[in-house]
Parts: sequence; structure tokens; C-alpha cells
Amino acid sequence: MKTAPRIVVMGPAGSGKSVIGAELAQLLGLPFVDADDLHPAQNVAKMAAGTPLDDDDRMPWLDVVAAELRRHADGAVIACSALARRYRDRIRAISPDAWFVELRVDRGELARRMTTREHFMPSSLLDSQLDALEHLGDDEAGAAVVNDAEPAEVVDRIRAALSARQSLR
Ligand SMILES: Nc1ncnc2c1ncn2[C@@H]1O[C@H](COP(=O)(O)OP(=O)(O)OP(=O)(O)O)[C@@H](O)[C@H]1O
Ligand SMILES: O=C(O)[C@H](O)[C@@H](O)[C@H](O)[C@H](O)CO
Repeated sequence: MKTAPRIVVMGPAGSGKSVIGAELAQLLGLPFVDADDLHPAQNVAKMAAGTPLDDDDRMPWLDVVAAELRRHADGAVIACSALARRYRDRIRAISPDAWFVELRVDRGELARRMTTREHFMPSSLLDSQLDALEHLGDDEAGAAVVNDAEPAEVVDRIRAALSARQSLR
């Protein structure tokens, strides 16, 4: 890496942002932050009660996420849903060099992963997560990676995309 990478590992609930993000951060020797820990309590309560977040809930939280990313002058990895392009724009408005990794997992596997873990997010919210999802565009800095292998292999795919980033985007 020529410059400190500010990496946002994005995707719907259950796509592996926490697991893959933490392993990527460890490999790159960067701090890891889970944006779930930055949600205000009312956002967590809303999701736990089975109601999807809306823009009014997400935008102020995204500002906090982006400020946290920007604060890390030597780079960081943040796991953050950033489902829609306008959410990623909101992050880029504060942290313009954010580089996004979209974790792609098919719906069936997402449902399986969400039902076999302990988490505040009910699997009933999966469809709303997928409705909100806008895939990373070709014009957005970052890469889409399928999270369908062992975490170490997936992290390796991300590292390869990161190394190639200057020639790609
Ligand atoms: N490559 C993988 N292979 C097998 N299981 C995985 C893989 N990646 C993630 N998982 C599992 O899927 C579940 C969801 O992963 P994780 O909690 O990291 O997702 P997440 O995107 O952070 O979810 P949320 O945003 O809801 O917190 C966990 O039980 C995790 O262990
Ligand atoms: O934008 C959102 O709806 C939220 O950030 C959710 O995606 C979660 O916080 C997370 O995925 C919980 O499981």
C-alpha cells in the first residue's frame, strides 16, 4: 500500500463484515472498528424489535462512522453495512479516500448464517437489507468479493484487489 488504506467492509447483515473485516485488519496490521458498536442505542433497539432502519436513523450514524475512519491517519478497517450508494456518498463526504469491499453472499446462505448465530439482528430483517442494497458501482473505489470460502481465502482475495487498486480504479 502506498497510502494508508481506509477500508470499509460493507454488505447486508450476515455477509461476514465482522469476521472478514477483523481478519483483514489483522493481516494488514490496522485497527478494526465494527460500526455496529457505533450505532446509537435506539437504532439497535429498533432493529432488535424487527423494524428496519431508515435514512433518518442511518445518516447521523454514518457521519460518526466516517469521522471514525478519517480519525485513523494510518489507516483502519471498518465493518459497516453502507448498503446504498447514498450511504457510501455520505461516508465519502467526510472520508473521501474510503475504499469499499462489498461482501457478496447469496440470500440462502445469508439466511442460514443469520439463523445460526447470536445477534441482535433478527433474520426477519434480511429482505429489507437486500431491498436496501445497491451493489458497489464500477465508478466507486473498491472491490466486490464473494464471501463463499474460508475467511483466510476471502481475505486473500481482498488483499489481491487492494494491491491491484491503483491499476484498477
Ligand atoms: N467465510 C465464511 N464462512 C463461513 N461462515 C462465515 C464466513 N463469513 C462469516 N461467516 C459466519 O456468518 C455469520 C455472520 O458473519 P458476521 O457476523 O461477520 O456478519 P456481519 O456482516 O458482520 O453481520 P452483521 O452486520 O449482522 O453484524 C457469523 O456466524 C460468521 O461466523
Ligand atoms: O444499515 C443497517 O441496516 C444496519 O447497519 C445493519 O446492517 C446492521 O447494523 C447490521 O448488519 C446488524 O446485523
